[in-house]
Amino acid sequence: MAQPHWAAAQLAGVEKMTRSVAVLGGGVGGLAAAHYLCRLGQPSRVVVVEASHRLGGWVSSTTYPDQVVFEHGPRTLRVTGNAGMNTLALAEDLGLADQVRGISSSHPSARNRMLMTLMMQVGGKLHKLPNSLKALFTKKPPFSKPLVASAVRDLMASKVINEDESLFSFVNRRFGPEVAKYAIDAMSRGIFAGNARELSVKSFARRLHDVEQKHGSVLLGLLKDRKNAAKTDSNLETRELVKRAKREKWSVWSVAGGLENFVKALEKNILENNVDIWKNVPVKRIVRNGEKLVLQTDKKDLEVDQVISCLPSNIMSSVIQPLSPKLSTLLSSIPYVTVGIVNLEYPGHLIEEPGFGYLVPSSEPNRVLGVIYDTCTFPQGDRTILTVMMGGYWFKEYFGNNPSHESLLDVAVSEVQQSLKIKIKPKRHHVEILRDCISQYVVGHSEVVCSARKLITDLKLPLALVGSSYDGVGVNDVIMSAKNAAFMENIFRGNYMFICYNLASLNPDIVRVRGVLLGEEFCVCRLSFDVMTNRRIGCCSPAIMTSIGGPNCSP
Ligand SMILES: Cc1cc2nc3c(=O)[nH]c(=O)nc-3n(C[C@H](O)[C@H](O)[C@H](O)COP(=O)(O)OP(=O)(O)OC[C@H]3O[C@@H](n4cnc5c(N)ncnc54)[C@H](O)[C@@H]3O)c2cc1C
Ligand SMILES: C=Cc1c2[nH]c(c1C)Cc1[nH]c(c(CCC(=O)O)c1C)Cc1[nH]c(c(C)c1CCC(=O)O)Cc1[nH]c(c(C)c1C=C)C2
Repeated sequence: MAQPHWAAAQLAGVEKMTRSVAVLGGGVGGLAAAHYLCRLGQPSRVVVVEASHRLGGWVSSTTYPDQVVFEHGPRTLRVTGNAGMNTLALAEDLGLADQVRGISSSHPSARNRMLMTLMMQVGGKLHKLPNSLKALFTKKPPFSKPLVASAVRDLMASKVINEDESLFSFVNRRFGPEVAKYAIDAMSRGIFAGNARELSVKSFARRLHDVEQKHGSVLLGLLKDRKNAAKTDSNLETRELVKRAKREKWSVWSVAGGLENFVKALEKNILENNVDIWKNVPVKRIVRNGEKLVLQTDKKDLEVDQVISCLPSNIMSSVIQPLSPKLSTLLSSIPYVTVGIVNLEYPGHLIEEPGFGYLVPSSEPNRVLGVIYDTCTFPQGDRTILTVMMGGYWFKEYFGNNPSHESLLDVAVSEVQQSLKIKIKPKRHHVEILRDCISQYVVGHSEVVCSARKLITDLKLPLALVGSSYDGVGVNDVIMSAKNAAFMENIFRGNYMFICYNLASLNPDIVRVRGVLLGEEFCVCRLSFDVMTNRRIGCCSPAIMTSIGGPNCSP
């Protein structure tokens, strides 16, 4: 076997002492981190410290007395990829299998998702964007040519060498202005509530960026580079819920009664595992005491061996300021946007063309980012429930600093009047302003995250950065980053000698052997036994190390 690229972590004997770990923030990231800390090793003392009176962070559902559910944050989770399968496996572990509701890829809400755009300037109506091979060869508004022409353009366009660039500029160069202006612009709004002209292609679609750099063309590169695509974790593929999702061809899923039930199941699980949960306790500062960290709050201080921060980076920036002004500055450079959301309920079934909803490109004179047809995906009796999302990157420009809830409601109601021809008044509504709810992975984001983690390593801080500010804004990515951090904590507990190999110098077949860590699965990670040191050896890819801030972190 090739020589290790570097060797890290404790070579000392297995530590028997109970380590204490503080998890900052009780959003889905914090709760998942606490769950995996308990699950992956001998339990340490784990304390989750949450500022508000409730857990879940942006995962938030209201259930009315008549059992009608409004989702205020995330509502569907992706199935695909290791992160998608991992969340399904977690749902199964939490005993939620019977409550999981999958949406098959042939369902109208899967086929007609994000692909409806309201183009006032090109017809002023909803356009279903192509969702079949045949449709790719057909000219359909708002595009002036069949989309296949954009593929040809990619094959012809010359390569531009760069470290990173905006999503818009990348797609404009490779696939043409219409794909950038309509599809990518709208998708950036439907995931980041952000501006495609500022978001980073490397952070959002790293593989597309990498294959262009390597092969010159994106489509050709994807074809040639198939074997380097992320391998699915075969351990996860054996999980019952994952198998069901594959069998029934789910594209997304949720939990009966709302996604907040997922968070409630996590809370129950970690309480059963003796995790302490402190609510209504905002962490103010972190200071150092020898090798330990001390969390300072208005109520009490907490000294721990390890901190897993699942706070948004802008809040962590002020919490970490006394300990490292440099780290604080790096974290404060990650921008956030505010989204206004309005849930609307109408009697009867009012959607003529069912789908997931529609997005409005930024070229439209419209303050609305998009509208989700909630009850097309998950029906709730004889009613139509819609969620209108507005503002995002443009929130201040469109609404000022502090718009009234009534003004947001007016915008939402007139939007659905115009686009969906729903003329009646909503029977029930809910308005919320989600301040700084989505971090923006702007050009250079991956360098900022990598520098922050490198600084933590250099300063030898027992600290991990987890959550939607760093390695992906979706719930699946947040849960995966929590799992990786818990995995590292287990390693630092001294249970493993941990070696990260340089993938390039290893036979890929050896590297891709799936590892089993205390019965837990990790992609591109393996364990073996070192007869010299009588110790289990963990080995994982630089990609995992990057996401958890290992020394050879390379963005
Ligand atoms: C409108 C909207 C729609 C979305 N839709 C989807 C979707 O459909 N699918 C999907 O996968 N994802 C979606 N997301 C993204 C998803 O909601 C997030 O990725 C996820 O909820 C982030 O979880 P987190 O734990 O990282 O952070 P948060 O949810 O931000 O949790 C952080 C926690 O830290 C707490 N906290 C803050 N300050 C302190 C402090 N000083 N001390 C202690 N605690 C503190 C907060 O109260 C909060 O509970 C959506 C997000 C939004 C806003
Ligand atoms: C209009 C605003 C928004 C809508 N959803 C979000 C915003 C800001 C937030 C959001 N939506 C998704 C994610 C998770 C992404 C992930 O990595 O898993 C987040 C943070 C899911 C999502 N929504 C759309 C797409 C293409 C995706 C990702 C892939 C998937 O889940 O299949 C499209 C979309 N979002 C919104 C609408 C109205 C819409 C399309 C019609 C609302």
